[in-house]
Amino acid sequence: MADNLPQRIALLDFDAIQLSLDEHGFARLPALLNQTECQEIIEAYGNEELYRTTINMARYRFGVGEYKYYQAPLPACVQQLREGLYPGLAEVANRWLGLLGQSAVYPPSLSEFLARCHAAGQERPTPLLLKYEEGGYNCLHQDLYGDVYFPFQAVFALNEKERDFTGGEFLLIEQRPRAQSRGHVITLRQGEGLLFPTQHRPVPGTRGYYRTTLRHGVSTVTAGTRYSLGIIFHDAT
Ligand SMILES: O=C(O)CCC(=O)C(=O)O
Ligand SMILES: [Fe+2]
Repeated sequence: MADNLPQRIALLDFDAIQLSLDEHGFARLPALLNQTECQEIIEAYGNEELYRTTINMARYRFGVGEYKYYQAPLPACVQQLREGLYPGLAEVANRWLGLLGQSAVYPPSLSEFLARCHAAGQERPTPLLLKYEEGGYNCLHQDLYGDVYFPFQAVFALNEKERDFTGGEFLLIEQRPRAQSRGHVITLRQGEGLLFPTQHRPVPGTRGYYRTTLRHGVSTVTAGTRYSLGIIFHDAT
């Protein structure tokens, strides 16, 4: 493993990632975060000055668990993931728009994209740290926080299924127009990530591409505590 995170991101096989996104709608990432980095993120869960907002999921009927949105400036590794994953995803996002007959709208760098969010009044950072204890779960949802949104997001597993918790699989459900929905269950090992669509993806049909709608969530944690790191690219109002 390269010793710093930007290097590890630069070494990703983005051609394979693009192929997987095109074919399946999602792409697994190798362990970009090492065990020490995962541990440091988890240990900082109680370090309140790092976060702007804490959400008790049950209060909003989002599920059972808790998450915290990081405050600016983001911790270095969170900023590096957000900045480093954005450009390749923006290319796919623009290409996907083309498949649906729309023009490219996503600028090449995260800073340009965030400038657009900020101009639209979306100024609060959205990367988040999630914690689910036994009985915890996350209902199927989409992470949209205003008119400006980026069509991909990433999630990273910070601890290890079967060692630290059981259950708690990542769920991705694809709703096809006028057809039954399809579900994917994705289990990540500690430090591994997943790229997936925030809202839609193009799928080839008999008369060109059509859009399916995606929602994600987490199945019930049956024992232990599960931690994950969510990287959402658009900021929130
Ligand atoms: O905990 C998870 O794996 C899912 C978190 C989530 O909903 C997100 O990152 O947007
Ligand atoms: Fe989410």
